[in-house]
Amino acid sequence: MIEQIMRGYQEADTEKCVSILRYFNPVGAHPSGRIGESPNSIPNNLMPFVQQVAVGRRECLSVFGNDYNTPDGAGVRDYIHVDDLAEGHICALKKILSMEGGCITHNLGSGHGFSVLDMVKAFEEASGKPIPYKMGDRRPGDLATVIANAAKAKADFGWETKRGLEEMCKSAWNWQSKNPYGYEDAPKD
Ligand SMILES: O=c1ccn([C@@H]2O[C@H](COP(=O)(O)OP(=O)(O)O[C@H]3O[C@H](CO)[C@@H](O)[C@H](O)[C@H]3O)[C@@H](O)[C@H]2O)c(=O)[nH]1
Repeated sequence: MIEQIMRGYQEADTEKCVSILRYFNPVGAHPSGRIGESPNSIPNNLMPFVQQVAVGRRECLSVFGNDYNTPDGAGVRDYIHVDDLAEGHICALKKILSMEGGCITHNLGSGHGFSVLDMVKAFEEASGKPIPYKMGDRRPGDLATVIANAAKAKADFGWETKRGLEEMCKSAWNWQSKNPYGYEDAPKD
């Protein structure tokens, strides 16, 4: 829907330059450990929830479905380090600054998929903390597998992801362990 709005905006004024970037699953944090994800209330997304289990704020992860048609039955996604995502934006901005009108669309992902259980294991290794989990029902609306084809970003910008799963998990743990409550104060009890 937003893509249609962006294209319509550009078509209405053809001198405008528009870049549409399709994020896959951004995770990780800035290497300083000072900038990271700080969701309000209970995280909806997998990795913030896993991080809060590791840091002791939540007891147990629910794995939303283990009967998908995937190698281990859990959902598979294309996780991308936020710094790779940021670099993708810089490439896109440079490109549209050189254009004289038009709309470009690119997928920003790694092209590789990892399951929920792959992510749990990688985060346990990065943090040295156990992540207790239990199998739960599928979440309505979820797909089994979502993986980017990022060939266009590589062809047009020379962009591809540089940071792997270990760096995603280590940087996220660096942030979460230094800031257990994110940008919020610890609850007073
Ligand atoms: O507590 C949790 C949270 C998630 N998952 C699973 O982990 C994977 C990743 O989930 P999540 O981090 O929520 O990402 P997506 O399911 O890929 O959802 C993203 O992509 C959707 C469709 O593009 C958007 O609607 C969402 O806002 C966006 O977060 C999926 O298999 C989920 O079923 C769990 O097992 N337990």
